[in-house]
Amino acid sequence: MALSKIKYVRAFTVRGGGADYHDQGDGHWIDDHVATPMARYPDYRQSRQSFGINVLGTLVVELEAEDGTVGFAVTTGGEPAAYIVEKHLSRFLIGRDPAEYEKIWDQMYFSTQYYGRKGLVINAISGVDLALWDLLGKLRDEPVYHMLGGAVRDELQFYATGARPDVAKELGFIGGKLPLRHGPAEGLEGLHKNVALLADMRAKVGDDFWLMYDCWMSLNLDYATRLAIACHDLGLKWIEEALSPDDYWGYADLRRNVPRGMLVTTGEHEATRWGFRMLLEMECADILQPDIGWCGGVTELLKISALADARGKLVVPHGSSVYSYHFVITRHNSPFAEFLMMHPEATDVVPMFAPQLLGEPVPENGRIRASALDKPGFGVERNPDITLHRPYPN
Ligand SMILES: C[C@H](O)[C@H](O)CC(=O)C(=O)O
Ligand SMILES: [Mg+2]
Repeated sequence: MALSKIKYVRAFTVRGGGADYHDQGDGHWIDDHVATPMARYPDYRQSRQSFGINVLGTLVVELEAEDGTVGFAVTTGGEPAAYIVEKHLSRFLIGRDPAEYEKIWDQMYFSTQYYGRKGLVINAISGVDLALWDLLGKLRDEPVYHMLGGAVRDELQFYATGARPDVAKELGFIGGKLPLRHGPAEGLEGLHKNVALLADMRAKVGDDFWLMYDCWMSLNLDYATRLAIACHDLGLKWIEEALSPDDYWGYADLRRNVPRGMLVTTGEHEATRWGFRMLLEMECADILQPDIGWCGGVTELLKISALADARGKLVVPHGSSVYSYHFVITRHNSPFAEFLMMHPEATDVVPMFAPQLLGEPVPENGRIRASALDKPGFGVERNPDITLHRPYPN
């Protein structure tokens, strides 16, 4: 049965938190001397905003059907992604049935392949794909997780990413992922400080609580190996995104180098089934972490997840808020999810994409019930108090 066709495509930008979660005010833990590949330049070491981590802002994609139903999604991408959506991708959407998401994805990907494949263009495609699924759910009056096959468990369990795993433990999370603060440019002293911070957290949370380090692409193989070995006795569960996402060979070596039992994770800056196939075939990681707003959307994530499942690998999406919740609840090889603590001190639970969405569920005692997702589409609305900017009307 044909659904109401897409009549309007609109792409907006908005600043201040939300899907561009690095776009926070001064003093936020997420911008307080976090190790990055730019930290080799002292001028860009203290703050990620100093090198422009938040220049893009949030992209909001809105698709309105002939019957007035609106589906929408948010991701990172700002003005350049808005241009791509309005001026290029909209031709594959207007007049089309949203149930044709496979063909639409294919057309968006192959029509942009000559300047796309990864990064910003795939963010834009992901935003459109998520808005399509939201619209489809709203037209069918079904939550996205139903359309993905239904829940395989009753609730989602979360680990928390932020500066305070000790508080995360009190809040009921199953683990805490710390941002690594010092990279190779800060030498042995920085390495010792990284180990000391983990030791301090381990003393606070006890032996059984998961502790992980997110290295945000900032290390080299030698440093990552030494960090992993130094943190092994402190029970570091995984070392995340230690190397450049392009260094598949380095990840394969790192996996061989880390102490037995420690996991290597990566993938938040990887995209599409082809990028993840590379990570899988080169044995780069134990857990894949696609961001649903950056990897190609739900349509592509289904393929990535199936590839990973066939190889016995877990897929635990990076951040992604409701887009992750609706996916993770449907997959056996996604047994838990990430919750990014967007409170400035990481001492309280606030919605991951605050303040841009209304109705965004948050973990209580580290969990979200599947029933909290029982609303059409992704179950959230745009916050009408947030003013949007539409730079390139099609
Ligand atoms: C904390 C990390 O540096 C980054 O901001 C978020 C991230 O990579 C993650 O949540 O994973
Ligand atoms: Mg990460």
